Amino acid sequence: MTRLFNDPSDFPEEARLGLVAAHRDKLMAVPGGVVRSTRSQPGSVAVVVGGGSGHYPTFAGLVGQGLAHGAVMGNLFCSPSAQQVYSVAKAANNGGGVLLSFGNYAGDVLHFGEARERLIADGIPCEIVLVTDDVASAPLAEIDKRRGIAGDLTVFKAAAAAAEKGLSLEEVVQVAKEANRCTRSFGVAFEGCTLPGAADSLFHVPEGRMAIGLGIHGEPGISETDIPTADGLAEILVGRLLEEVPDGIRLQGARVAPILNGLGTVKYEELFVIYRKVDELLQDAGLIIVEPDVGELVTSLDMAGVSLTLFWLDKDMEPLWTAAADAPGYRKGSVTPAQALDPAEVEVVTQDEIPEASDASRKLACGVVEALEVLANTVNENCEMLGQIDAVAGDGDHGIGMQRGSRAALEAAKEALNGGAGAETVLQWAGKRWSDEAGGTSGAIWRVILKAMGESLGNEKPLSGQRLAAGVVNARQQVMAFGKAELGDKTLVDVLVPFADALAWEAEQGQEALACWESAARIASEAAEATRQLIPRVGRARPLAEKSVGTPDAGSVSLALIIQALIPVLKKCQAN
Ligand SMILES: Nc1ncnc2c1ncn2[C@@H]1O[C@H](COP(=O)(O)OP(=O)(O)O)[C@@H](O)[C@H]1O
Ligand SMILES: O=C(COP(=O)(O)O)[C@@H](O)CO
Repeated sequence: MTRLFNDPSDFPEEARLGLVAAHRDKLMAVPGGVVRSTRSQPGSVAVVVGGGSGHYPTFAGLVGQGLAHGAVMGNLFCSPSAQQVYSVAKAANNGGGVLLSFGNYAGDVLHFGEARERLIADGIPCEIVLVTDDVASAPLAEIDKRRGIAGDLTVFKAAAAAAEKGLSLEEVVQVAKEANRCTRSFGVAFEGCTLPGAADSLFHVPEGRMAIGLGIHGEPGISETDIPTADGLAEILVGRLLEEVPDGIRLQGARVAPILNGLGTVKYEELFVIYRKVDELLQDAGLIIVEPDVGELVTSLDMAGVSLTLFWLDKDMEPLWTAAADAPGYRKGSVTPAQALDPAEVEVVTQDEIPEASDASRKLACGVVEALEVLANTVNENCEMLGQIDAVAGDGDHGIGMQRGSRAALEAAKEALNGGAGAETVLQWAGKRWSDEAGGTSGAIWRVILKAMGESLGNEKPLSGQRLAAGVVNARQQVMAFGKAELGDKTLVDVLVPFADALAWEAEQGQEALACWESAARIASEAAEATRQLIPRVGRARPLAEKSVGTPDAGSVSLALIIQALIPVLKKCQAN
């Protein structure tokens, strides 16, 4: 149970500020996360890591000399936004390019990917290396689909040590990829974690049982067994990881760094009891153990669980693993203290200006704000139900994420409207703020939807059925190009495509905006219902595909509800 908080929605931000207050010699708060408060070598590569909050010391506790230069901090268990990534990367940049590294979750991939494009457009070389160490999240043949768990540490550590040595961005990327290739993890849990203010855990494991191979956000495990003894658990963990030794490694005499990680409420003494046996088993297998770590390195709030990571070392990788580091949540050897950085030297990203708009578009912008208000209310009313649907095979945060995002979007839209913005700008601001505040896959996708709608409505023209349909068609194209999901993958694309087609067809028949929308909305609701039978092929639900059959896709349901709820707003716009 997470017991101590103020307003639960302020929890991640207050934790970030407290962390910085406790470690001012190492960390500085910047919009979107933290960066080192010490000077780095000019011209060196900046290693920027990140993801959802709730995993301390990953990610922000791994910022410091010999480790990351910056960490982007999303909401609890939710990817940060592209804007946050961009902001932290700009602040962390030392002039040698930026490596973005994170744990291969759908929202992270979208947001970090978009930020990379923005950094490159600004002339900052930027590359991405995903961490994919969790052997339970996909078979070896689909290694690229695996998620990142405690292996984050080995990849970040190796990349950062390489950057510290002055290697080029290309070389640091090679090191990070090789570290990821040589890192494998496997985890178990005895009980789920509780988000601050939530009445219950994200998931439960039956008394006396242990879930095997589950994720670090409450994603259900792949199997269950009775809780073994500590030695029995060591055998399970070591046994699974020795089944999958990376190519090119001969067990006898191989060098390996084990990390026995506590996920939140397993005591250090329990970890040491397990580690005693892990150490024995690895030595029995002929391995040479190099600087092991036992402790909490990637947690999941108060989840009761343990994971074992093996980082297979060669002569090039070992010095990167053993190199000194000094971060709030990880220390090794002794670093030469670096000079403190003057906050004035750190680049801070500022807000956009509002472009000119016609009177007609400003009037339409009022309608857009009303629509966003209805959208936010609809999400609010259905928040719990959306969370329950998402919890069947995902992480249960779809309702909360949509709620946070749609509220923030409404605030931004009002600000833009008060500043004299037209429909396009209002939608653009709303989408950006949605993504910034909510992060997650849905945050990234809804930013694209609102931006695309805005592009078609523009800042000059009044509403028409054709422009509205063009906006939805544009949204469909951009969402598919951005998220790469196809029809049938069990995402909101399964609603957006038939809805856009129906709307475009109605508009071609010369129908008014409202009539078009009303009949296309029925098709959207049917399409959302039809996702029940689909097997997810992308996103958080993918590793648990079978569990998802029979339950509709959360993002499709929320989209269809929103489409329905907007009918009265269009009625009003048309009457005016
Ligand atoms: N590649 C994608 N393209 C479009 N929509 C997607 C994609 N991946 C997932 N989604 C949608 O996002 C929804 C989940 O959003 P969210 O709860 O924010 O996810 P997460 O917590 O995994 O980041 C899914 O139900 C699905 O409709
Ligand atoms: O949970 C994370 C992000 O999840 P998304 O599904 O991408 O929102 C990850 O950053 C680790 O917390």
